[in-house]
Amino acid sequence: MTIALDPTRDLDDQRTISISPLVSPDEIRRAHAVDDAAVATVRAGRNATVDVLNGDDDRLMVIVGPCSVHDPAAALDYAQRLACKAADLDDRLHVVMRVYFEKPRTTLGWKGLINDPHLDGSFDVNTGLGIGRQLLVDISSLGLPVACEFLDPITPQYIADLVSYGAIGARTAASQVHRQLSSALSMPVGIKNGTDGDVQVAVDGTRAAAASHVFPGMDRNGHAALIQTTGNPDCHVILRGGSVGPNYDEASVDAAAALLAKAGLPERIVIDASHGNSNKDHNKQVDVVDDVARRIAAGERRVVGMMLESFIEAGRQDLTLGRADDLVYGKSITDACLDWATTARQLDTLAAAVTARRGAETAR
Ligand SMILES: O=C[C@H](O)[C@H](O)COP(=O)(O)O
Ligand SMILES: C=C(OP(=O)(O)O)C(=O)O
Repeated sequence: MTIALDPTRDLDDQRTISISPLVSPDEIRRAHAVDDAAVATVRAGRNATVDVLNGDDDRLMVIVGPCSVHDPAAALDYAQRLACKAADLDDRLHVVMRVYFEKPRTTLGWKGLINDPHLDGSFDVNTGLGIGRQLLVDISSLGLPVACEFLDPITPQYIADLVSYGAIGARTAASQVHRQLSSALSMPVGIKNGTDGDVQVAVDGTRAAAASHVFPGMDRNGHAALIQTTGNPDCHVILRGGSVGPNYDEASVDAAAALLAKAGLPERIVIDASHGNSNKDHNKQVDVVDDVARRIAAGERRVVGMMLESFIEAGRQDLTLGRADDLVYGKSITDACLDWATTARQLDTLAAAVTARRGAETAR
């Protein structure tokens, strides 16, 4: 008998070490099912986000939480504090917690809880997907809506039903794959300006994601599939500063609003107080919040939301792979964060700005 040899065997998989089974979205969804409280939170969280974006709700949206989740227990501890504060300020702020599992790295580094949940380079993605989903169920069950950055185009099938706000990061704003993905997502999506400060790329992304697309993806059973989308009308720009400097000031908002108007898009903008707007110095986020709050109090309506990087402890720490036990509890292992006490004060500042704006509008 002649054995047919694969004629391309020396042309394929030359740099692949292994290909192993990935758990299906349905298996993960069944193992970490939503409860009624979580469903109600996501529904209300998405509706409120859309209303704030469209100006039908005059509250300010605040997307606040750790740069990345590395310790689900600490993230839940933070969520419990934030849920209480959010309830107190609910008449003026629509608070959504950053629960970010996927980190886009400038070069190399730990890529987040889904990619490496044991923080040791073992890349147990099948476990990471379950841990991530369960945390989203637990936080949503507290009544706190969550925000995630979507980086890998397959990941949303495992978690997107629990997400009230999606983000596309500065490093992927120009990516067609991420624009197609955004066109499919069931929640509003913020698209960041580029790391070089280019805002046009986010405006282009917002337009592209609003359109219908057809692209390869994965269905709930984990099978390769062709996906056709309606387009997402709730995408918008996030100003995060860049290598040329910050862009949270009034002139930068004017410039971004002009680009949106030229593209025929609504002038609605979220300002990220961290990243290029704080030069990654967490203390500077306070200055950004104070400045934007002052403008909101004076009547600014184009800025519909703020993003803050915040955790229990201030600053950041380095992770040594395999040494997670050495980490300080509640402190970021990616970008530096505000501590909880400062965060609570900044939320009060933003709420007071909304009160002042309402007062000024009533007086007019
Ligand atoms: O928000 C997180 C980081 O800014 C982003 O993932 C890039 O991080 P890095 O420059 O440390 O790789
Ligand atoms: C990675 C992030 O931000 P950016 O894409 O703006 O760097 C983030 O918000 O976690």
